[in-house]
Amino acid sequence: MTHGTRTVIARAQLTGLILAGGQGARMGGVDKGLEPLLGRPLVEHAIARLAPQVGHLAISANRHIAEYRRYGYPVFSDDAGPMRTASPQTHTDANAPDATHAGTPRFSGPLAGIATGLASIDSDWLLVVPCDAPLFPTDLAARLIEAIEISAADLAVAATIEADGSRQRHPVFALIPRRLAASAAAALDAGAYKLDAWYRRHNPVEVSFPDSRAFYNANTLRDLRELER
Ligand SMILES: Nc1nc2c(ncn2[C@@H]2O[C@H](COP(=O)(O)OP(=O)(O)OP(=O)(O)O)[C@@H](O)[C@H]2O)c(=O)[nH]1
Repeated sequence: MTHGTRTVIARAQLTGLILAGGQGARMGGVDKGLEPLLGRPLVEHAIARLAPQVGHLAISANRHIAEYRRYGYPVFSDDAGPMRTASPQTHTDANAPDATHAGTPRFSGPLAGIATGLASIDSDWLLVVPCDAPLFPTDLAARLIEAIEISAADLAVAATIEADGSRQRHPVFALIPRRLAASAAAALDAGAYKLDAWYRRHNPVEVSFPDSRAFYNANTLRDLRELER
């Protein structure tokens, strides 16, 4: 909703999307969202942290769709073409969706999950988080919403300031309006899969969070064990 020139975002107009559609190559090709952390799949940790912050939830996954559906939220698979870039494990994955039409190659990266999310939701805003960073801030939605409301930005992306003073962007934590669905789809059609480059075209605002540990993400099985400590 827009009041004069000011955008106001109600929580009911926010769908949280957990990105769990990657290859997990650095974890040996596993479906990362289903990997256990302290005895519970990573996706459950993300659901627990995201659900209180949003009006609706959905999961972006490209394998083991039935397992993700068990959580009771919509599961969106990327609008995928032939599995040109998939790893051998995923070629033989019996749960992989049928991918016979030409289009975006499977496992094209997070923008593919975001594009499908934007095209699939009924609410006006999409709050994206990855499945592999279970400590993300409990005020993620509130702070990204605030940044959009007080700026003229189209979308908001999380960032942290590191100990050495450098700025680190966390592009898979973002608040994006549904009206950019066609733009995301067009970028993928053009083979422009880079999230940062797509954001730059849409007047992003970076929102600084104080604790970079909150954005720690597990890329390897060793990272996961590290998180457990
Ligand atoms: N829907 C969707 N999500 C993706 C895709 N690629 C990555 N992601 C998600 O984006 C987030 C960041 O992904 P990365 O850690 O860069 O990639 P990954 O596939 O999970 O892991 P690696 O293969 O080891 O790079 C994770 O939550 C992934 O699940 C994709 O092609 N489609």
